[in-house]
Amino acid sequence: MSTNSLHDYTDIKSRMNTRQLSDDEEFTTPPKLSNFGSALLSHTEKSTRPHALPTHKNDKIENPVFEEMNRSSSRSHPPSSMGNLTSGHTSTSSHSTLFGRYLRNNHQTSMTTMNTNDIEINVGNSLDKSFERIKSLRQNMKEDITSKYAERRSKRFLIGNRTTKLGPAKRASTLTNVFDEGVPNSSNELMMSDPREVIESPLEDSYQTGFKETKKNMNYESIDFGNLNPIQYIKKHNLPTSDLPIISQIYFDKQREENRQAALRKHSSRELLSRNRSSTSFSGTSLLSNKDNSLTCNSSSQPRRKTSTGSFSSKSSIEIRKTLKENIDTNNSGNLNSPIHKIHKEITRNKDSDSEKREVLRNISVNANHVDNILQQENKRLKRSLDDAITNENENIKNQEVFYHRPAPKPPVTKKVAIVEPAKSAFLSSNRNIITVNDSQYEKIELLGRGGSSRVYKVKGSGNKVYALKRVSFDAFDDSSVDGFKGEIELLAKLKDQKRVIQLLDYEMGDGLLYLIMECGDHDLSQILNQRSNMPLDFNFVRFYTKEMLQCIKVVHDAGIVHSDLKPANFVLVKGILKIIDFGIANAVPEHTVNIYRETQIGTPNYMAPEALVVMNYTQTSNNRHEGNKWKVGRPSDMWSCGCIMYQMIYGKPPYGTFQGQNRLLAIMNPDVKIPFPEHTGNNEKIPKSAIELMKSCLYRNPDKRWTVDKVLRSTFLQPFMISGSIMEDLIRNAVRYGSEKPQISHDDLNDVVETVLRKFADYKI
Ligand SMILES: Nc1ncnc2c1ncn2[C@@H]1O[C@H](COP(=O)(O)OP(=O)(O)OP(=O)(O)O)[C@@H](O)[C@H]1O
Repeated sequence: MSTNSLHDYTDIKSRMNTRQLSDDEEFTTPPKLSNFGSALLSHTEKSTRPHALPTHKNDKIENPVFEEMNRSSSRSHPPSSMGNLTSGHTSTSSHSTLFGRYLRNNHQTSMTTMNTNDIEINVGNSLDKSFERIKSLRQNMKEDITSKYAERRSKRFLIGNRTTKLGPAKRASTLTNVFDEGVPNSSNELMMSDPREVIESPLEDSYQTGFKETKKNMNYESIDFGNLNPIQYIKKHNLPTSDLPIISQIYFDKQREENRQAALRKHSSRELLSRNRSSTSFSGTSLLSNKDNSLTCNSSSQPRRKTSTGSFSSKSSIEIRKTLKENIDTNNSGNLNSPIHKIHKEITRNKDSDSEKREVLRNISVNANHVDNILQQENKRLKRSLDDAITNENENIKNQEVFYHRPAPKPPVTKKVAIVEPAKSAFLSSNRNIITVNDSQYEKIELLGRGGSSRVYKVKGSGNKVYALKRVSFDAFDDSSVDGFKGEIELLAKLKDQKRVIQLLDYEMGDGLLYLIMECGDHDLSQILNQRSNMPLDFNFVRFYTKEMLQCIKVVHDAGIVHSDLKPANFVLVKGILKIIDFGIANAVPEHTVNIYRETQIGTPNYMAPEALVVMNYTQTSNNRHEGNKWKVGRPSDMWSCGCIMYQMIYGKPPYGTFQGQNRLLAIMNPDVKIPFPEHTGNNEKIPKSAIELMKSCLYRNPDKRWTVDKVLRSTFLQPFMISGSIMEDLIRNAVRYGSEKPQISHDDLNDVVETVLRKFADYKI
């Protein structure tokens, strides 16, 4: 053999050695030339087993490469280099035993120790004979390799963690099907008297032919695993490992059944549990002091979560709570920075601050019942956090059971704390749509509207109750803004029991942000007017909403408050009742920051009284120029706004709506610009005189002449009377008689007569 050939051979061999180590799955077919080196090694391993000795000594060499080797070896005579050929390819004698054993048979201890004389004796004498032997060895190796890898695969299948998932590589689907079928729709499906009846061969035939058969004969109920998992069970009862798939199947079937039972039990007791929960005001201390309670709370508070599986999870909950309690009891010995400890600290802090919060909230006269609600919600939220953490822990343990087929080990305290982390992050991740106000969480549903610096969301709070959440951003360093908002909150608190004012339920003011939680309206009046803009004028509609509006304003005025920012968008319908929202902000803000420019962002100051604009002008320019201005913003300003809204309802636009931009402001302030009151609408609909009279009474430029809210409420337009034919008859008769007796009547007498008649009509209440 030439040196080159030998090098090639060495290369091939070393490559094959590498290949054999890295990709053994492919050696299911007889080794080709490229597999020759690995075949040598495989045979070496095989040779440790007694039946693996080569037997085919007389096979002919058919491989052309071997023939080439044969030829080249007979042409050149470097047999001594055969020693070099193998001398370095392995570090242990066992790895060199193919040639080593062959040489050992000739009293050679190993390749590393053989000398050239030995080679000459064994190789030089008859190369043909050697190659025949090699051929027979090759055949042997082929068989051995096939069986060896089949065996390895089986071992992997039995020992590896894919056992119940996949099975041996090429039999996955078969086994999966078998297992799928094994899902106990009815536990009677599986009957086996003795798990050992499983066919013991671990190879595929066992699974394909024996598995289903055996399962049919199982006594499913007879196996009691206790706390053992399938592997432990097999070890304990000295069962063959080939039983593992069957035992595992039974094990998981049993677990599924247990879970089903547990779920049923949970379901049947949920109602009772929820009753217990609702009757017990939750507090962190009670949770910790009563393990049983805490467990039931846990199960009932997670209705939509996956049910925890089997006893491991329940034990785990107890363990965690126990550990938590121990941690807290010992206080210094536990991990004070652990998430569970933090939750407990929060609970404790919450409890400590309860009285403080109550005090603060009472100071602004917010409903005391609501304060309790807020505190209860806060406690519930904390409890939910703890339950989430525990459920997460349970699921982690459950996953370990599934993948490693062993009972979840009782985790050490530190491990539990680490596992709780994902629950916390999940809690945070779900916060994207959640706004927290005073530790109560509100989930955004939709945007209801927006103002210059605010957004109002429809939100869902605890118990799925719907609220309006107003988020106002302001300059945190602008004290006047902060004071203004505080003023508004105070006004809302003052009007908290008024049915015509939107209810403020909670608020929180932070750095540049104010959150107001209010009762939620369905639509605002602006939306309603827009909706009806193309519909025929209906005076009953105008009458109804004007009255509703005035009733809201009356409540505010009776409380000594001027809204000063009335517009259709600031009235909302809450379950059919019109209520004022957002009132008082403009009034609460100091005069020099009256929100006229904020208004322009959303429209124009259509509804602002002349005096309000003049006052604003006064404060924004030189004081001297307008020193003599006597106009003040007061209740009449709100009546002006009310008149403007009514005007819009009837004519489709507010009084100065035909002016654009700055001209509108100027027109409102200019006394020479009169408001038109046509007797017909643009659609030629006749407008009742009483309606025109009422609009005029609200839109006097002089605020002192404007009607008060009470007078407007008594107006003919809003309090119309119907006259029957007989009353009309009586009326005419009396008038004729009166005229015959008194042909001349003074203006005052006429007014008296009118008053008397109207009173009588009112008394009739027709
Ligand atoms: N409690 C509520 N229920 C239903 N909708 C509301 C509620 N509060 C406000 N809205 C809606 O949000 C819109 C804006 O409300 P907001 O109180 O901010 O009015 P704004 O006066 O325009 O704001 P700003 O005073 O900042 O200009 C309202 O027009 C209304 O449609």
